[in-house]
Amino acid sequence: MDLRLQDLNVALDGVRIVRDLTLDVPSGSVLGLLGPNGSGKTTALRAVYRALPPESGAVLAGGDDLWALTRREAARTVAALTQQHRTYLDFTVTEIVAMGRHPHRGGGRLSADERALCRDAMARTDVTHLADRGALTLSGGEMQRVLLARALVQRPKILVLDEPTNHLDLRHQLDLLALIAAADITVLVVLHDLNLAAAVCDRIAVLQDGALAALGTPHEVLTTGLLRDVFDVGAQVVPHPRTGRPQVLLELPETSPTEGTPK
Ligand SMILES: Nc1ncnc2c1ncn2[C@@H]1O[C@H](COP(=O)(O)OP(=O)(O)OP(=O)(O)O)[C@@H](O)[C@H]1O
Repeated sequence: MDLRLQDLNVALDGVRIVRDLTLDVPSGSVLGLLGPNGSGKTTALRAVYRALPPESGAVLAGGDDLWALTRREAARTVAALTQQHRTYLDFTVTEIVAMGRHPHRGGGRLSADERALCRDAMARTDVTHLADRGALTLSGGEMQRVLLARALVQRPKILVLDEPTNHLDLRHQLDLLALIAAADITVLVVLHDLNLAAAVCDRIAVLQDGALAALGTPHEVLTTGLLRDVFDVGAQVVPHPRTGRPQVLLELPETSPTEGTPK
């Protein structure tokens, strides 16, 4: 299902944070949302997963206004993996993952198919061994993977992820990105790691001060000029020797000989 952000404006306490943002995410593709701290990435995402209503404009899922759907319809359409983890108290991992089925059920016990779906999602996110552990005993990265499993069993048409690789070690970062790239799902993902974004995203959008600064393929967007102008960093961009995707080689800011010397 395709996702469209159309002339989206989002405000916080009367301050417009996201400005006139139009983005198309074709069905089954991965769009990466990048930008410096405070550029409005999380705020834009919150309008997509219905945590923050737009001031104006629309979020369209398969052409339907997401904000006009019932809560249950919306939860069957969009799942989110966010930075604000609700407190899961001492639910077990198995129970948290099963919560992903709530939008599809009237209540009662999970069916055999749903239990198999949960087991599969837990295997794919490498949390099977944590099944009986309480949420409060998990590390940040383990919790992140549990919440991804929960989002997967929700079987959404659209998956929205806010810095999903936070807390994850390298192996699990790559596993997570491979998983979302392979899933037959429309993905909008906020990432800070430019090289991971280049590796996994079909297209990249860059926000600056709440507005769209660039949009295109990783090749089109990740240029030395954009990294200088938007991110204020010096960098070389080279093709990955195997995939040809752009890789960003950052340059440390130059310091004078005395700067940076411990006193
Ligand atoms: N209640 C508020 N009133 C005014 N401005 C706010 C409010 N809450 C947040 N902001 C500001 O909105 C801007 C956008 O925040 P947002 O979290 O969307 O940025 P972000 O691009 O996700 O940043 P980061 O990369 O740091 O996660 C920030 O400058 C933030 O300080």
